[in-house]
Amino acid sequence: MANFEGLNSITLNPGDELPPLAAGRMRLYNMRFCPFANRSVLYISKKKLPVEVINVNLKEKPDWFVQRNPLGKVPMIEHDGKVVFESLVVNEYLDELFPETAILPTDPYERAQQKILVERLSSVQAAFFAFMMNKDGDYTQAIESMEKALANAESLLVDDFYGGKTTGYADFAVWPIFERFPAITLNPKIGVKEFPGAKYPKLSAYIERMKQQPEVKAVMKPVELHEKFLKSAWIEKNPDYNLGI
Ligand SMILES: N[C@@H](CCC(=O)N[C@@H](CS)C(=O)NCC(=O)O)C(=O)O
Repeated sequence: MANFEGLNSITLNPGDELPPLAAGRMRLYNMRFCPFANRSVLYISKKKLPVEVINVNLKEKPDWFVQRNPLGKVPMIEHDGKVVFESLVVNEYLDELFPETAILPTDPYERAQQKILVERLSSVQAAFFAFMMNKDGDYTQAIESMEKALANAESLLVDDFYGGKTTGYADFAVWPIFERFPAITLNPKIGVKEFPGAKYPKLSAYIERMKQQPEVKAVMKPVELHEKFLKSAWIEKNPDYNLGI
């Protein structure tokens, strides 16, 4: 099977048995097109952690998944009988478990700044979902919200990355949305050729820079796959979580 995570991943379908997890091993429960799970995939990629990845069919959640996770959402990690979910909590937990590859700064103030940035960048994510959930085909308002969110994101980028000189906690929280941008602009109904475009030169340069980072390259998916998934999930409302891959 193609391995788009840059990590060893297997896809389990309803009815498939969950392979046992050996003591000392860590597992990520993932869905390949989930932007939240992607935050943890990026973190694992950057930290080069030996984590096995199980792609879960969220349309027909297996019992073993629901039994482990009261929210029934990905990402979730499991090790030694413990489970942790919520992408940002997972990422912080991974830093605490593996401090030698910590991505969050150790200085409390710097640490807080990264978390504040995630909060302040959340309008990009909200604007993205406004496109996906648009039902009436008029994208005027969605475009306006996106322009506002992009202007805000541009103003918050004061260095090469939101993490500073190198990629950090805030970059891995927001990047999954930026990675999916080309998929929304491919929709001819939207009438937007590109985001963020020339109006936001810092952000455009940032996106190109991010694409060159080894940890991003290793787990990035082709835009056509994102487009295919977004169509199947949001337009056809019957997501094919496997997409034949
Ligand atoms: N706040 C959560 C959101 C996770 C989330 O919404 N994941 C979606 C997939 S993108 C999910 O598992 N949905 C299944 C469901 O809601 O039943 C996080 O950051 O981890």
